[in-house]
Amino acid sequence: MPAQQVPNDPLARERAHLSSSRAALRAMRADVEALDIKDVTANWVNAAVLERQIEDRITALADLAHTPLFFGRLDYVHAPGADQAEGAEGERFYIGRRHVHDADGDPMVIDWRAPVSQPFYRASKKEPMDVRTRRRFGYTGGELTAYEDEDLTDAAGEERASRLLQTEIERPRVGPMRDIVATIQPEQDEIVRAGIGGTVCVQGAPGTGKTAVGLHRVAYLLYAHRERLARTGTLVIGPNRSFLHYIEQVLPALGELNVAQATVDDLVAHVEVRGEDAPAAARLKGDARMAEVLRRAVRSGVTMPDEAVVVVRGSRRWRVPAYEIEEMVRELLARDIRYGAAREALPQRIAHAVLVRMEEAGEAPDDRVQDAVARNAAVKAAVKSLWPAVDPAKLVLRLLSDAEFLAEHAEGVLTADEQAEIRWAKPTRSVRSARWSAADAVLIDEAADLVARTPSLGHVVLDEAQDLSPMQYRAVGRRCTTGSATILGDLAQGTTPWATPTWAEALTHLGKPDASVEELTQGFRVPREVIAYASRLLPAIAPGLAEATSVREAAGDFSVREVALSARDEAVVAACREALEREGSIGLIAADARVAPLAEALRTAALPFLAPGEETSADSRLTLVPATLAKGLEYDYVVLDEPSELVTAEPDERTGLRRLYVALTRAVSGLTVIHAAGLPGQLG
Ligand SMILES: Nc1ncnc2c1ncn2[C@@H]1O[C@H](COP(=O)(O)OP(=O)(O)OP(=O)(O)O)[C@@H](O)[C@H]1O
Repeated sequence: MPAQQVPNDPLARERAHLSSSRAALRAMRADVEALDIKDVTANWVNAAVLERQIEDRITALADLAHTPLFFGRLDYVHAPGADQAEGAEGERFYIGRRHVHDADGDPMVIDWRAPVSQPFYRASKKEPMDVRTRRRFGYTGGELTAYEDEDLTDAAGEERASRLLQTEIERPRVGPMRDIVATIQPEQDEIVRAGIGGTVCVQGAPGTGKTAVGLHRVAYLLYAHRERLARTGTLVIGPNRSFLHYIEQVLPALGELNVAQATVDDLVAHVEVRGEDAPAAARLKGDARMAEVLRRAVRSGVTMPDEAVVVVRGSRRWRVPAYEIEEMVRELLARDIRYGAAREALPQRIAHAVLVRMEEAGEAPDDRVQDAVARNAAVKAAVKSLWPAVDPAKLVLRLLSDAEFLAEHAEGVLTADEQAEIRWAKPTRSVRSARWSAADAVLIDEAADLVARTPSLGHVVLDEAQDLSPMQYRAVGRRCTTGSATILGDLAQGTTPWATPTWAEALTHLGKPDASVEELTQGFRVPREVIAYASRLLPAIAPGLAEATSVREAAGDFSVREVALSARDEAVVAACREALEREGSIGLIAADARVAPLAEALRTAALPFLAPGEETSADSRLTLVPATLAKGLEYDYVVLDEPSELVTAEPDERTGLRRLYVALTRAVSGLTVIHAAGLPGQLG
């Protein structure tokens, strides 16, 4: 822009920078679109790969009308090195969701993950990090409408809460989860930018931003270690499909399109799960002792030879005596290698012994001869009987249906009662016809890993981690043995009977005992009065955990209404109607068994509603949420139906109260509790 056209008004100047940055982004996108790959790729495979990369890049460069290109500006005292600033020079940097440069390649917007952006999140008057002024921008419907400056040079000055930050936190919620790049808090930023080498475990009360932090951490690691993670892969694990659906747009909005998402069940989907375990059986099957039972069972088919192996080649016979083969088998058993790898090594060992004999007899066999001997029918037959192939699903099937087989391998590990508990009532013949449970699938995964090593990813984020069984932790842990992990959770929200009592225990099962455990304490979701009410449950569900604070200024609406049983559904519908008069999303949370009658009541009242995971929009704002799916989600207003039913629906009281705690902490602006039965005593 020519100098004489530069507006004087600072806001107008910032708008001008915004529009030229957008123009630059469009030009970057046009450049990528115009790329002709015909000349640079030798074959169609390369072309396909490249084309996909280009398409991803085009998508990543989209100018999204409602996600502003930059949200902050840093004015440094001294110019930081260009290596810190994506090649930019100077003292002023605009911070945004992605890097934007002009036609000369000079940066106009710096990626929030670049080192030079870090003070935007961390600098304070006490520690200004060489920043003179931090500017935050406010947007309304994609228009830049406000800015707010903080002078960091005045160390004695008071730190003042940012209005724009507060507005962002208090905004009503609709639709899926959004990114928080503009407002990441210092305690969150430390976790987001923690090094890739170590595993971080985050304990945090409801609404402290654990999920948000985990997703931003993935985005950060992809920026800082792009090549390495492109090779090794990243994965986000969440509790269920509707939750994954709720969070799935956060990373693409940050330009990251290649992060896989899965539930733990997805990871171990070796068989179709159609059965369900009683709580006691599920708990035992998830117990880490099962790993030892499986380890023994997998190797139980290995036997010692009672005869020599004789290999006939041409006119000669080569004989490897039984005692020598036994030595090989014993040595392989003693080594810390996978069952399948040892099974592949054994024929080579036998062949080697044959080769030694050939050499002694004056022959000069080479590697090809060794391979041929290893494939010889006599060797194959010996290996088949000494070290039989193991099918993981068949092995688990046998353990669960053959009492004697289980007793043999569970001896000293599981009591007779425990063995009886996990055994199937009706023995099943085939893997396909078995009614596998979710816990069985995890056992198969463990067995599969004993046979052949599970490939490891570069980084794994595990959300709602408190709910996993020890065997599930092991399943996740073996997917990041050579990488690192971010473990997110809240011990107070553990709603499985096997939920972990401590993070140290969970981390040990994950194989990451040295991970650092951090705590997030500032709550961004739940209004003060509501979190105080929910926290009455803490002594019963997680003694020792601190109550979360709420950074929301608005006190929030909170009411508890007692009604006659006959008027309960009507009262719930009325509360939903009231909530619908306001802005934002509404969640009606109820015990799973109450979902059908409430759905009927809503239909009768002609109130349209969605299921969790279906996207709320301005026209469709009410979701009917079974309590077992509420975890991790949030709604502007929550209507909670009959708390005591949430509690009694669970196998034990503590789990029930934890389920209730989860349901009580989903609200952003207001909560209405409707009950006809008495409230659980712990609520006072
Ligand atoms: N720094 C922040 N700025 C603005 N909003 C934030 C910030 N941190 C978190 N939030 C918002 O607070 C809400 C709760 O965050 P999130 O779901 O990540 O919390 P959580 O700790 O995972 O909660 P839960 O334990 O209930 O699953 C989300 O709407 C999130 O966007």
